[in-house]
Amino acid sequence: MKILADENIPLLEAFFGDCGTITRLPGRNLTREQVREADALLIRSVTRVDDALLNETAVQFVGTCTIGMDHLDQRYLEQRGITYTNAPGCNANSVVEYVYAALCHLDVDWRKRRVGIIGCGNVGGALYRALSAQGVQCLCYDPLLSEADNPDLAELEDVLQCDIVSLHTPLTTTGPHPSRHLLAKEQLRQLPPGAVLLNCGRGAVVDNEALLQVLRERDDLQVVLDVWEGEPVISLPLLERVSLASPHIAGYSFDGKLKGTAMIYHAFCRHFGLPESASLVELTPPVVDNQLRLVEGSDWQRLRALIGEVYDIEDDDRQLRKLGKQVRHHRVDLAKGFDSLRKHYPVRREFGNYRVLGAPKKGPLADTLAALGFKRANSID
Ligand SMILES: NC(=O)c1ccc[n+]([C@@H]2O[C@H](COP(=O)([O-])OP(=O)(O)OC[C@H]3O[C@@H](n4cnc5c(N)ncnc54)[C@H](O)[C@@H]3O)[C@@H](O)[C@H]2O)c1
Ligand SMILES: O=C(O)[C@H](O)[C@H](O)COP(=O)(O)O
Repeated sequence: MKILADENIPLLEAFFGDCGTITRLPGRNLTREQVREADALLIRSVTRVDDALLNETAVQFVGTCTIGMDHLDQRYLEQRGITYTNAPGCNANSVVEYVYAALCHLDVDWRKRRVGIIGCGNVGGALYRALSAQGVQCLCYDPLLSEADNPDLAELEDVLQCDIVSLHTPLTTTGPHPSRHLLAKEQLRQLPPGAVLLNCGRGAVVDNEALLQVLRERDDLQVVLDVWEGEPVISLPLLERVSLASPHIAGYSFDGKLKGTAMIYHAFCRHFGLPESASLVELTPPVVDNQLRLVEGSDWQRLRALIGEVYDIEDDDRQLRKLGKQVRHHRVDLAKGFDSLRKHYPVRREFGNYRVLGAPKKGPLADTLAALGFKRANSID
């Protein structure tokens, strides 16, 4: 069995080492020549999989260790009878934690605001449930869901009136509800004064040129962009205008990435009728220093400090802005720099790995910590 894999898939050898011969290559520019002999192609979101890549190749299985599938030409894969799969929900927690970290960084206490969620599947749904558990009022726009799935569904224009609006749709260009440029100038102008807009779905769901124009007109909006139109060549003028910027790493918790590899491993073994010998639980390293202590202060100060200790989102922003400056001074290539930040992203563990010393047993802060996934630590733990 010949396996061709993106070099950025973690634990490749540990999961697939017994299944065949693995060749690792950078995913962004894979060629048909490189793919020709492979039986299985294991990728991430940066490999476009279509006729140009797979025509006259031996590939019979394509697994993307990601949630998003917009880089797969699904109709072509179906026509060719090539099995393909993604890893639904693998990094949903990671994205939800990114949203909290971003709001903490902006000093926006979500517990006192109305939150609009656009796209309410694995990621948006997890955010919705966690916010609802904290008593936060949410409005959700998802034309593919019904009231039975989500009692807080609303029209897009109403959701855009929320104080915080978070985008979690896939990128689609066809079908009854294409999401490309779902937020164009008209929609962006509807955001209320002082609103916070976050995009952690796909860059092109927001018209980036329109967003730049709106940010030039209004200085009251706070925009958080993890995903950008045209990645890895992002708009540097837009980078300067947004309040928090990152290089498409919302889903890059270590736990989420490993889960993505494991889900594709299961699908791969099923497809080729192989026994499963590797286990995610056994391969996931524990967090060594997993006890955190709440600082003194208000609930909000304690929460911000705690989340900041686990996830330093300010550093993500700093690194991307540093890259922007280097590009402007012609010292670095933007696309290479963007991919390099992603390739060398530091290990970030999810909140559920941590125990909080001194956490209250009851009350609003206890509810929030539980909804975020933190565990309480007894002083004897
Ligand atoms: N930034 C990151 O690191 C990161 C990480 C994970 C996922 N993502 C992106 O987030 C997307 C969503 O992930 P998910 O796991 O929730 O996917 P999902 O398929 O579980 O849910 C997506 C939801 O969006 C809804 N939707 C589709 N078109 C819509 C439209 N036009 N308007 C409103 N809602 C629409 C669907 O009905 C569905 O409920 C992924 O497709 C991926 O592109 C980004
Ligand atoms: O769709 C996803 O799962 C995320 O966008 C994922 O984090 C993308 O990461 P990449 O495949 O580009 O490394």
